[in-house]
Amino acid sequence: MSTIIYTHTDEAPALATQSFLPIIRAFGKHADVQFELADISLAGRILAVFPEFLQENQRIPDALAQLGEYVLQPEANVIKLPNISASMPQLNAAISELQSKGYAVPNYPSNPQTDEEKDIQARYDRIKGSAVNPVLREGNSDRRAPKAVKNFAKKYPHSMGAWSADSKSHIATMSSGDFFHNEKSVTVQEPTTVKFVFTDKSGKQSELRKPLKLLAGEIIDATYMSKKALIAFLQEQVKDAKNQGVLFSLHMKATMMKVSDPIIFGHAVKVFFAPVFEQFGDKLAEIGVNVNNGFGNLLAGLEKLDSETRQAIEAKIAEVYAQNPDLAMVDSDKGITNLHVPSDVIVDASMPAMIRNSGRMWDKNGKAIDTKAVIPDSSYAGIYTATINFCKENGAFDPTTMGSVPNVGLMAQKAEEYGSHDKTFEIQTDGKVEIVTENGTVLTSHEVEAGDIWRACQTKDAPIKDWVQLAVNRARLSNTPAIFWLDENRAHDAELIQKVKTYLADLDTNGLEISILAPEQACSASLKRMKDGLDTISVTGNVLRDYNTDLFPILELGTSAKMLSIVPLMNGGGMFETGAGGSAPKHVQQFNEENHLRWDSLGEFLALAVSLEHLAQREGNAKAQVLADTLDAATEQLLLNDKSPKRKAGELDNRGSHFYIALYWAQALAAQDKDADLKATFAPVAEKLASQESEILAELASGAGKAVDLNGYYFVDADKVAQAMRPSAKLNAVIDAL
Ligand SMILES: NC(=O)C1=CN([C@@H]2O[C@H](COP(=O)(O)OP(=O)(O)OC[C@H]3O[C@@H](n4cnc5c(N)ncnc54)[C@H](OP(=O)(O)O)[C@@H]3O)[C@@H](O)[C@H]2O)C=CC1
Ligand SMILES: O=C(O)CCC(=O)C(=O)O
Ligand SMILES: [Mg+2]
Repeated sequence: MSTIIYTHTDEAPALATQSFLPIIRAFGKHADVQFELADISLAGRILAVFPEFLQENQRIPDALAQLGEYVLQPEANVIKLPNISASMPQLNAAISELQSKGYAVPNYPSNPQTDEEKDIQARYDRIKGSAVNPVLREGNSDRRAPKAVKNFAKKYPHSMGAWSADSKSHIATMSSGDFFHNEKSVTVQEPTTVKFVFTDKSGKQSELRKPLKLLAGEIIDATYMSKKALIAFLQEQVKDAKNQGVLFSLHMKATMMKVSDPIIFGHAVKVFFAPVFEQFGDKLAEIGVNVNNGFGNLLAGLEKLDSETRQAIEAKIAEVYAQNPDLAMVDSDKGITNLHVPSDVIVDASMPAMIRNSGRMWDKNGKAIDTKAVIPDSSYAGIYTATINFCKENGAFDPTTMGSVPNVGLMAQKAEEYGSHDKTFEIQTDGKVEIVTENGTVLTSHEVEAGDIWRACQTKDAPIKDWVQLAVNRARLSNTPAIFWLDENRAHDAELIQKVKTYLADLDTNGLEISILAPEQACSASLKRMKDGLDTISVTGNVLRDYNTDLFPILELGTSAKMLSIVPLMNGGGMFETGAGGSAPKHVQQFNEENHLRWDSLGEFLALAVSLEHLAQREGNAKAQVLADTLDAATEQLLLNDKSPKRKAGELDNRGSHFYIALYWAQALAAQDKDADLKATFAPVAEKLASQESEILAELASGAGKAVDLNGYYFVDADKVAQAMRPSAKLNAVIDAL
């Protein structure tokens, strides 16, 4: 038996897994392939790291730690579904839910005093935010829309909001004092250990963290966001949004940049609601309000106050709402704004959604309105400026004719900013931060002020070399021009460009079109080609990997869930991510309310096929190759027949699409002649599924429209989910008999 690890995650993908996994286990068995489930859900990760708080029978192994080791092995083969990268409000909600179910995990200590509390906080901080992907991503990223998917989008285009030249929507970003403008970068030639030294105004020195080992050839950067510059910028933007009559909308990545971005988010809340904090700041501090966790944290805190104070604060909030520009809303029916919870509006998915919607976000009445999208740091904001300007000039893109922008992204070994939260600090007093080698050489030095956010960021040499190779391979295999999105005027990129040039010179690039352009220019060039129906590979660092693999797929395909997302692991294994998006909380809400799961598992189908193919090639398993090929054929069939989930209850949903993939897969296995055993096994399966199609669909849809109780959100009742996700006795009978 060969093994593929399938991940149990959260929210919509975790629900889908309960329907899909039994099917793939039944099919895989006949090619000697088994699927092992690894629990990396938020709740599972909490339980795994607090065994001493739990009863014996409640303890579970630390699957994430095990997978972190496993991905370094050449035999690794992992199918990774999206998981929750928890903001503080989500982490607290998951903790309460576990406690309410008799799991005595500790509370999150927001102000730890004892060593024990500090240890608990440190353990939770390792669970918080984007804590799974960086551990597993021991390779760079190859994300693209497979041909069948692209063809489907051309044939059945998704809706695209129109754009006009007089749209007032725009991006607001800083022109000085931010991470981009303050960056310094050095490549170390020899291995060294560096210290992070802070010197205050009296000359007293301390270290911001424990020393860090750097390898030969590693790039280390340092930069900071000036608090004063940030606040001045935010104040200006609030005023300007009001003057222009557009919505104020903040777009951050507080989940992945889990130290810097919640602080920036907090400043935005404090600036927007400044009169509230001026008058009641002390009272709010007394009750422990921390708006780095969003304005929702303040609202929840009000309950702790006497009714008179509470009413006074509420009146002040109402005044602010009346005076300020309107805020973009996450849920206008429930009054939830963009500033409520830092994980509700995540820049990678939210910006392209806004661009698809004619550059508009929703106001408090649920009306789509032109918007000021505030992205404080200017390192990457330019790509959205370029896209919005392009749409203003050229109108919306046309999915039936537009080309594609696949991505090759540098991300292995926590490359670039997405590995920097353990090196990010909110500075306590005015002074100087220096990165100093063991021989006393000062690599970078920054004068900082209290409240500034200073961060360092590492990028190792081996992943860079691997990334350049991957880019050349993809350019060659797909015969497509590739652009490295790097800015020679940015300190970090200038170091990276030198390496890219060196490694490109070592490779055969004969006949390939490879260029290097700053992100904004690279984006404009790619958009122009895309409009003309041409493809261009974007070769980017980690952050633009994240942004581009939502931006282009959402414009091209309507969602990034339909992407092939491969991580060729540097030690020879393979990780296959399912799509390029997240865990779709809105889909769970709909499922709970009306038993309809609109989650599209196309990403899972695509990932499974490449995972089986990888296994077939590594282990010489010819049957697995047949499974892979027939699954691809089935997926194409599914697209051609438009059997993907629809949006409304009563229509085909996730479970129905799983029925069709099983049917088409069995039919393709029955039709092939490479493997007689598989043909013989699956021919009757195909027949049984086809002959019972209407009864199975009726059973699957029998609960549509009614609420479903899964007894929880983060830690649902496994039996209830299994029942809800496998409601067709007829389908189950065929699958379970395999
Ligand atoms: N790889 C990973 O592990 C990732 C995890 N995340 C995490 O996911 C959570 C949600 O993130 P968010 O930014 O809201 O982005 P999501 O990608 O989860 O959702 C945005 C929207 O995209 C659409 N969508 C996404 N996936 C699918 C799918 N499979 N089928 C159909 N539609 C889909 C849905 O649109 P509609 O509602 O219109 O149907 C959805 O509401 C967060 O906790 C985040 O940290 C985010 C990105 C990657
Ligand atoms: O890890 C995360 O929080 C999100 C990952 C993500 O958005 C991506 O890889 O595209
Ligand atoms: Mg992303």
